[in-house]
Amino acid sequence: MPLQISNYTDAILSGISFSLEKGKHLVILGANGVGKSTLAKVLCGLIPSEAVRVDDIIPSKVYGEKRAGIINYIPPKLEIYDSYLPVEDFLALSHFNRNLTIDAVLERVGIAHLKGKPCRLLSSGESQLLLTASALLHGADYTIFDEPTANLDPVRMRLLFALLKEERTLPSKLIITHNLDLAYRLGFDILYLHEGEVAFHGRSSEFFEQSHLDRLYDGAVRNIGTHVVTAL
Ligand SMILES: Nc1ncnc2c1ncn2[C@@H]1O[C@H](COP(=O)(O)OP(=O)(O)OP(=O)(O)O)[C@@H](O)[C@H]1O
Repeated sequence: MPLQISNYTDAILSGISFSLEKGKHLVILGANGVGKSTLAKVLCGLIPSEAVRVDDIIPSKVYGEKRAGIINYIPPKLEIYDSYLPVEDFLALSHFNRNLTIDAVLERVGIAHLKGKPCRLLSSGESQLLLTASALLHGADYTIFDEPTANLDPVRMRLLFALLKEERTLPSKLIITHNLDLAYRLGFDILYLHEGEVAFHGRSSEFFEQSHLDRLYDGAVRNIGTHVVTAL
């Protein structure tokens, strides 16, 4: 059951069309303010649109567990109605995948020691790991991670990379990021937005060719073989 968006246009995005088969992953790239988060919200139904379908279902028109199983958006920052909620109670709200336990997932993302702590006391990096834990417990067919590594130290960044790279972590992952090395090392297909349109959708190896990077990033990005780095 593919995720499809057909000719979607609003004030920011223009004529967006692409599809993603279940089991495939995608990295979404593009400059600040180009519309990546807006696209994510359209795909998951937070901005309702009939241009989006998963199979024949329009995500914004289904509710409850049915919707939870289809698509999940993980925002860059933790925003909850009751910030006094302890970590484990917050995670219980998104515990749809009964094959996993909250304890196992907390262990996996390296925050088992935070289990009883109120969410409001978490640091920005800890909050981000908590959101990742919630994505695993949720276990939707399609999970959109919006800047999942923005606040992480190098050790946690590597942990999250391994988790995102692991094919079986979640059926399909869509990852919005400005970290081009993360995008390169993941090796997933790339969707690149420019001026609200899909300017590239294809293989990672093609996207990260130096001549292509030079055209997109004005010499600011170097492919050094094993990694992609910013030339400061
Ligand atoms: N609620 C809103 N009301 C008005 N404008 C908005 C709203 N949300 C986003 N925008 C504008 O829409 C454009 C796209 O924003 P969006 O957050 O989708 O970009 P982005 O590609 O995710 O950016 P970044 O990489 O900086 O996070 C921006 O110009 C932003 O200012």
